Amino acid sequence: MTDYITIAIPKGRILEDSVALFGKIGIHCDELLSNTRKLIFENHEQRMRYMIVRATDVPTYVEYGCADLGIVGKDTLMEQEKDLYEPLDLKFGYCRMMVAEPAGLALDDDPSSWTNIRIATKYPNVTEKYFARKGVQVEIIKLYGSIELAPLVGLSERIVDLVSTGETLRQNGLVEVETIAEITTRLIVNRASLKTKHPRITGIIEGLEKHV
Ligand SMILES: Nc1ncnc2c1ncn2[C@@H]1O[C@H](COP(=O)(O)OP(=O)(O)OP(=O)(O)O)[C@@H](O)[C@H]1O
Ligand SMILES: O=P(O)(O)OC[C@H]1O[C@H](OP(=O)(O)OP(=O)(O)O)[C@H](O)[C@@H]1O
Repeated sequence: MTDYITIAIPKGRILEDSVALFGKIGIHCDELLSNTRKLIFENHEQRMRYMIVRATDVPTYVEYGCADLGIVGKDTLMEQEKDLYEPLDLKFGYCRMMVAEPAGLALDDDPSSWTNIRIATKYPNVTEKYFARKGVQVEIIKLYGSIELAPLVGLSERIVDLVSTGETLRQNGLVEVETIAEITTRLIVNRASLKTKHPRITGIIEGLEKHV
């Protein structure tokens, strides 16, 4: 088993694109798309294993070496700041990490005049660093989902969250006021695996590079 390559792939939004991309280099893991409760799959001929994990857990499995490779959003990497090798931008899963607030508040709000604000977010570390660099004091309220609700019920005036179509903001009367980062999906690699399984891992990286 030690010569197997294990890939941690997140369930959710970026699963289909991940499976399609690996398919292009002959790594077929379509069974991850089947509606099963199974969490680990093996392809003995190709000496590959696939683990299906939560998006936010991918860096942890790769950091500890349970997976050699992982697929994960840049947002998650920015938030967790783990010691991982990040060789490739896979370009799919595009979205933006934004500061947003109610449209009414935005009418005569000037972000450059903020000194002390309250933000609800799934990304407390990124938020903290972003506002520290700007010299703005920020009180952060950590939430796990439906972030757009926070300003509607007075939990916070503003939020930091991901935006792709903008539909969730629109339907909740919020507008984007600042962009923190452009987000895409990344390939990450365990640093020890890169050395011990170097030929196979570089083969995969070089193969994927031709298709992104
Ligand atoms: N509109 C979007 N909202 C959230 N994530 C998006 C969006 N568009 C692209 N993404 C990317 O998809 C990744 C996975 O998102 P997904 O919603 O599947 O998982 P999650 O709910 O954030 O993670 P978890 O299940 O661990 O809480 C995100 O980390 C981000 O990089
Ligand atoms: O710009 P849009 O296309 O509307 O996408 C943005 C929304 O999608 C994500 O939420 P998700 O669906 O993951 O649910 P969650 O709020 O429970 O995290 C994100 O947190 C936004 O709420």
